[in-house]
Amino acid sequence: QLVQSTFFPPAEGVMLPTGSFSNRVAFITGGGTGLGRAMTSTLSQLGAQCVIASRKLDVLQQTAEEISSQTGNKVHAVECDVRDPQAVARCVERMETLTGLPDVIINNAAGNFVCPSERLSPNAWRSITDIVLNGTAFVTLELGKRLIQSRKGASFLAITTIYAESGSGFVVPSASAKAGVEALYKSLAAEWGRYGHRFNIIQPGPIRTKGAFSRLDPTGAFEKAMISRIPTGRLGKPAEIANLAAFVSSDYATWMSGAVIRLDGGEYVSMAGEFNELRRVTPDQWKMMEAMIRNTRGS
Ligand SMILES: CCCCCCCCCCC/C=C\C=C\C(=O)SCCNC(=O)CCNC(=O)[C@H](O)C(C)(C)COP(=O)(O)OP(=O)(O)OC[C@H]1O[C@@H](n2cnc3c(N)ncnc32)[C@H](O)[C@@H]1OP(=O)(O)O
Ligand SMILES: NC(=O)C1=CN([C@@H]2O[C@H](COP(=O)(O)OP(=O)(O)OC[C@H]3O[C@@H](n4cnc5c(N)ncnc54)[C@H](OP(=O)(O)O)[C@@H]3O)[C@@H](O)[C@H]2O)C=CC1
Repeated sequence: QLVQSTFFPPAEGVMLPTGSFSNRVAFITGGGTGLGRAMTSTLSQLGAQCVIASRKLDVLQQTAEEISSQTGNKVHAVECDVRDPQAVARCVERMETLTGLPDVIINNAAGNFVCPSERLSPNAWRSITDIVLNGTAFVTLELGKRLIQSRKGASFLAITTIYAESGSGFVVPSASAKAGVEALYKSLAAEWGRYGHRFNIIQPGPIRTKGAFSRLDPTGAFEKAMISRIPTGRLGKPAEIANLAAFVSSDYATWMSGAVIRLDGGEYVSMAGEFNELRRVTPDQWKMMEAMIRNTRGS
């Protein structure tokens, strides 16, 4: 952490009023771990009945039990590989039986690893883009069609990343797929408002989770450099994403659709600004530089 992080302590308590999601059903892909688990916990604390889905049923079941025992609200675990449209259809059928169709859908499941692009096999490319882009599309289309048929409105949220906008070397399948997810959600925000559906996107900056850090910085060698470029001087916390996701998915945000919200401690703009490296210039160096600039005559 950098010194300035003391100005920006994370508030990790649940932000919305108790009961904000009473009588609501939330479906969260990848809800067993990391940010998905944090979002599930927050929505459950706010009264939602949650359904979490991913490949590892044992992980989901453990998370579901831990969260429901803390909140008193049911969390259902449903096995689903989002790459398989038939598995997605079965998962949604199971959810309809358990809870009915959801009011809140969070497409959070993802796969990623750092790799020079020249080392990627076709299957490596397929593996990431299938989880991130096709998985999000299969879940969104399956639920969207059923919600439209039932004339039920819903809030859809996708978790992308700050480099969905800029692109990034070494995570090219993820960058490409996340950019596709953003295009999908912005497009559907325009098309499906008429059915009562909202579509929004959260782009998190770096937040320590085992899933992300073990695949993106396996040796831990890059963490210090990463924190040094974040103006607020620290990593994000899962609860900060969870509070934002709860707000975006809540009745306090019914006028929000097609929004792309970056929550990254300022990392994106810090990396983008051409002159931001001038942060390193000391006051004495500025005196000298200013004098040189002022003494310049003509062009
Ligand atoms: C300046 C540097 C700063 C560093 C900062 C670090 C911290 C940064 C934080 C910011 C993060 C920003 C964005 C994060 C986005 C995320 O999405 S994080 C979430 C990550 N979570 C996961 O990935 C969880 C799920 N992942 C998985 O299950 C697996 O990792 C996988 C591979 C995605 C899928 O598993 P599976 O289906 O079992 O696939 P496999 O059969 O194992 O593999 C499929 C093909 O892919 C090839 N492969 C696998 N791993 C690698 C690798 N490391 N390098 C190259 N290729 C790989 C594998 O060989 C298969 O291909 P072939 O059949 O051709 O061999
Ligand atoms: N942590 C960070 O710094 C950042 C994270 N993000 C995004 O946040 C989200 C959560 O990531 P994070 O919590 O860090 O990482 P995790 O690895 O903990 O979360 C990924 C989840 O996706 C699930 N998943 C993976 N493949 C599939 C599949 N084929 N079908 C269904 N579920 C699948 C995993 O469960 P299982 O293995 O059981 O299938 C896991 O629960 C992702 O969208 C990620 O891109 C974005 C920017 C920064």
